[in-house]
Amino acid sequence: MDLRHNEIEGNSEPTQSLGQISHLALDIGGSLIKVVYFSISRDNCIDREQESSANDTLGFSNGNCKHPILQGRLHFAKFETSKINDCLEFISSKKLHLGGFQHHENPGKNKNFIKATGGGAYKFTELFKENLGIDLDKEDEMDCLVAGANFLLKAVHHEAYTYIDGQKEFVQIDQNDLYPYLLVNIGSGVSMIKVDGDGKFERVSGTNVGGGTFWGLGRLLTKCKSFDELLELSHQGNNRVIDMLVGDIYGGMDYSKIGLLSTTIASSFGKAVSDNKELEDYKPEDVARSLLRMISNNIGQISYLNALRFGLKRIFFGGFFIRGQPYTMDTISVAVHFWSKGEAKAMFLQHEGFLGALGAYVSYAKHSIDDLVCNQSMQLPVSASYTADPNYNPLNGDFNDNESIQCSVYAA
Ligand SMILES: Nc1ncnc2c1ncn2[C@@H]1O[C@H](COP(=O)(O)OP(=O)(O)OP(=O)(O)O)[C@@H](O)[C@H]1O
Ligand SMILES: CC(C)(CO)[C@@H](O)C(=O)NCCC(=O)O
Repeated sequence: MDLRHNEIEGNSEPTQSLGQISHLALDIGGSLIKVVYFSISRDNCIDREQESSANDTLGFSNGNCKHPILQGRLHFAKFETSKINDCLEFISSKKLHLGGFQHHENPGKNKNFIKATGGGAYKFTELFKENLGIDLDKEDEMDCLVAGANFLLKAVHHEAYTYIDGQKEFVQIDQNDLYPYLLVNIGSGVSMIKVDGDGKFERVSGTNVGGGTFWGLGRLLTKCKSFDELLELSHQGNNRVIDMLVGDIYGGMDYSKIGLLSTTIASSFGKAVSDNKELEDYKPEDVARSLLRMISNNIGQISYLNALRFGLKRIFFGGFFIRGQPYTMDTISVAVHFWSKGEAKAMFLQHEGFLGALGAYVSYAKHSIDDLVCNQSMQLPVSASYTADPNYNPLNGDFNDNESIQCSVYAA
């Protein structure tokens, strides 16, 4: 089972066992299913007056107490969409499907609705109903991506970062100066969205050359059995073996007149034309490296062109293609920097792959208090910062590649 499981938590001990589960949200994409759920800490009844002086936290208010905020943790998990049964089993074993809401109109029916987004929310409606007895309450995928990105950018202090020359640097986001920005979500395919505010956005472009292309072509060309294996291979490879560089064409020289260094790729996979070699003659790691570079570069360039179209200076990249991979982020950053002549900035998100699922999760807030099981309504944090478990350094941490990195969200 390909399960990654991570947590953002409220003011609770990292090792605490799961309390009551509430609010399961799903993003069922072409390649991966993303799951977000909130578990309420057992000791959660915090007085709002006391709490408000002690800050806003990630959690829910509970109508039964004076003005409490429920403390708890947000959990993240992902599954391959082709192994959707693993996901159903996971949800069922943890009883996560009981944490939805009931519609006002049919109180007698006692039907549970779970917020879900992505194409799979439509494709697998019946499967969820048959297996778990739940209805998927569908939220638009683009709405959710934007809501998830805005939520993270506003709520989590150490969320956005730049990746330049091998250095990961967190960026302080000024909430009053967040918009407009370009959101580039690199999933199986790529969506480019100009974001102007909460719920104010336009999908301005997209490309079918995305994460699915990397994994699909990579699998065929290298015979890799898993995405992680393909990434691992690409770390070890050298793209210059297959890519045709400017220097290969210009006898080792730069083409300075038009600003091209000899080391710039002139043509991805271009050497394979004249090398007179078969696929087997190339090392799979070199093929993987060229492929990763080709796709990252292309996405970086199209992103820049769209940022240019609308005069946007900041581009946030999300989606599970990124996977916190240094080489991927470096290629995208260099492409954006190169094409924009330093005018535009590429930024990445710590919870890159969970934008849609988080957007579906925050959409529970659209329901009135009475609609929600446990009589809860959403309290979105105004500002927050990560504090991690003692072993976690957010500057080094790769959220998506560790089984259980735990982070606490406290108000700044
Ligand atoms: N364990 C994994 N298995 C498969 N793909 C992975 C894995 N980890 C990262 N990826 C990459 O992430 C991509 C999917 O990203 P993401 O989950 O954001 O998109 P999606 O929601 O499945 O796609 P779409 O939004 O286009 O429907 C894959 O195409 C692949 O490049
Ligand atoms: C079709 C979606 C939105 C599904 O998530 C995504 O895969 C995508 O944005 N693909 C790119 C399609 C295009 O604009 O060419």
